[in-house]
Amino acid sequence: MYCKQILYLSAVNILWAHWQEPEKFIPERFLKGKDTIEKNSFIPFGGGIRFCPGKHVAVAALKMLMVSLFEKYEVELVEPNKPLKTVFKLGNTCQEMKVYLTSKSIS
Ligand code: HEM
Repeated sequence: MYCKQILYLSAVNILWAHWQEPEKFIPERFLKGKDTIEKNSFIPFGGGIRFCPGKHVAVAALKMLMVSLFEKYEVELVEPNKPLKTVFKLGNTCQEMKVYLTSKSIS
C-alpha cells in the first residue's frame, strides 16, 4: 500500500506573507530581480529532489510562443474586467480567456 501526496503549489505561490496583492496578475513584480524575491515563495516547478527537470524546456518554449505571438499580433482581452475562469488540475488551469487578435502587418 502506498500514499500519494500532491502539494498545492498554486496556494504556496500566492501567500499573503510573501506578496502584496498576490491574487493580482502583476508580472512587473518579477522585474526587480531575483534578490528581491523571498526564497521558496514562488515555486511553480516544485523544489528539492523532485524539482521539475523540464523547467528550462518549458520556459524556453513559452518564451518562443510569446515572442512569436506578440511579434505578429496585438492581443487584447475581450472582457478585461471579467475574472479568469480557472480550474484546479494539479495547478490552476485557465478554462476560458477570450481575446481579440489584430495582425500587426495589416495595421
Ligand atoms: C510550465 C510547464 C511546467 C510546469 C509548471 C511544471 C511543473 C512541475 C512540478 C510542480 C513538478 C513536481 C515537482 C515536485 O514534485 O516537487 C514537476 C515534475 C516533473 N516535470 Fe514538470 N513542469 C512543466 C513542464 C515540464 C516539461 C516540459 C517536462 C518534460 C520535458 C517536465 C517534466 C517533469 C518530470 C519528469 C517531473 C517529475 C520529476 C520527479 O518526480 O522527479 N515538466 N513539474
